[in-house]
Amino acid sequence: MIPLDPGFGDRFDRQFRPACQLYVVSPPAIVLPDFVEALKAALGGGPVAAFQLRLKDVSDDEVLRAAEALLPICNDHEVAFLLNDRADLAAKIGADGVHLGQSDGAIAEARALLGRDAQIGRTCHDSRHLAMEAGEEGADYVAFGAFYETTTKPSQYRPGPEILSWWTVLSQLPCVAIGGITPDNAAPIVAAGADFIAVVNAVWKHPNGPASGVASFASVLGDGTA
Ligand SMILES: Cc1ncc(COP(=O)(O)OP(=O)(O)O)c(N)n1
Ligand SMILES: Cc1nc(C(=O)O)sc1CCOP(=O)(O)O
Ligand SMILES: [Mg+2]
Repeated sequence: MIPLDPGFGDRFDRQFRPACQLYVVSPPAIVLPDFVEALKAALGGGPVAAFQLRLKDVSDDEVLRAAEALLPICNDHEVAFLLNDRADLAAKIGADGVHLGQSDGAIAEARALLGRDAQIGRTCHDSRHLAMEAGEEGADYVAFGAFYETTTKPSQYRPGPEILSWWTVLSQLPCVAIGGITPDNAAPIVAAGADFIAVVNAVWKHPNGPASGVASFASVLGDGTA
C-alpha cells in the first residue's frame, strides 16, 4: 500500500514542516485508453503525492475498469491511488484509500472495509467543526474547499487560508486544500500550511497538456521551511 505521506517523519514540528505536495484528482468523465496516456504524462510531469479517481454518473463496472487500468500506473510512479465516494469499490480494487464527502458514508465503515493502513480522507468544506469531527472519527486527512471559484464542482463553501493555519496549529493530521487552485493563486494556501493541494482543471485542462499542468506547480509548492 502506498501511503499519502505528508513527510513529517517521526518529528512533528511545523517549524520544519515538509513542502506542500500535489494531489491530482481525475476529471469527472474519462475515455479509456486515452486517459491512461494522459495519466502517464501527468505523473511524468513532476512530483505527485496522490491520484484520486473521481468519476461521476458512471456504473460500478466503469469505475472498476478504469481503476484496473489506472492503478498500475500509480503503482509504477509510487503515487497513492485513492477512489472517490466508494469505500466498497476501493476495497475491491485494492486502492490505497478513499475520499469520503459528508454524504459518502462513515469513516469507521470505510476503515472496516479497507484496513488500518488505508488512507481515508474527509471533505470538511469550510468547517472547523467538521474537521475536528473527522479527526475524531479516524480520518487520515481533512479536505477544505472550495478556496476559489471552480467549474469542476460548484460549491457554496468558501474557506479562507486561515482555516489551514488554524488546523496546522491544532492538529498533526494532514490537510488538503481544494477548489479552483492554480499555480497563480496557490501561494497563500501553501503559505498557510496546506500539506497537499488537490487539483483537477489546472492539470487536465492545461493548454500544453497534463505534464505541463503538473510541472506548472513546481515553483509554488515551497521547500518546506515555514
Ligand atoms: C481531496 C478532495 N477533497 C474534497 C473532495 C470533495 O468530495 P465530496 O464533497 O464528496 O464531493 P465529490 O467529489 O464526491 O463531488 C474530493 N473529492 N477530494
Ligand atoms: C472535487 C472538488 N471538491 C471540492 C470541494 O470544495 O470540496 S472543489 C472540487 C473541484 C476541484 O476541481 P478544480 O481543481 O478544477 O477546481
Ligand atoms: Mg463524494
